[in-house]
Amino acid sequence: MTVTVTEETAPASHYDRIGGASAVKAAVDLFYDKVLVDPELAGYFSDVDMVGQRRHLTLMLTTVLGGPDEYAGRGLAEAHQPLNIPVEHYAMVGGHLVVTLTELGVPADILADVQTVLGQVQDQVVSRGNRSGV
Ligand code: HEM
Repeated sequence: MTVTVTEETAPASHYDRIGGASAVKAAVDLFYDKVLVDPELAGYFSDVDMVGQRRHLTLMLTTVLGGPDEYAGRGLAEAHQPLNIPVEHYAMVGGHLVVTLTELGVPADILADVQTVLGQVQDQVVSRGNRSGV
């Protein structure tokens, strides 16, 4: 028997399960309101234009949800090491993301995977000089 992988049989990515691009856009709006009004975090984005800010949050969400990898810009380390981000600020952004997704009713298994990805990319984003134990 030949098994054909179709949209029905292929496991849906988290990105698809939460509703794809339109759901990510809704999540970005909510996430934006949290990150950019957080006095500890807003400063990172003060010199970044509005379009750049939304683009950042969309890329971040798409990455952690395993969405389509259409990004062809700078690598995560290259983009973030000059920003000197301490681990505490990384954790705060991750916290805002998890709260955003929880408020939008994203299922627990997806949230668990989001937290795994946040752990995996942390070393690229957090400043090499700010890592505990390094
Ligand atoms: C999972 C974690 C993260 C991912 C996947 C991510 C993704 C990205 C990407 C792909 C870029 C490059 C954009 C470009 O070159 O055009 C970028 C830039 C940037 N990131 Fe992140 N980021 C993460 C965490 C953070 C955190 C924790 C902060 C601040 C506390 C931050 C602040 C910035 C800023 C200020 C820029 C430059 C913005 C711009 O030029 O658009 N990022 N990020």
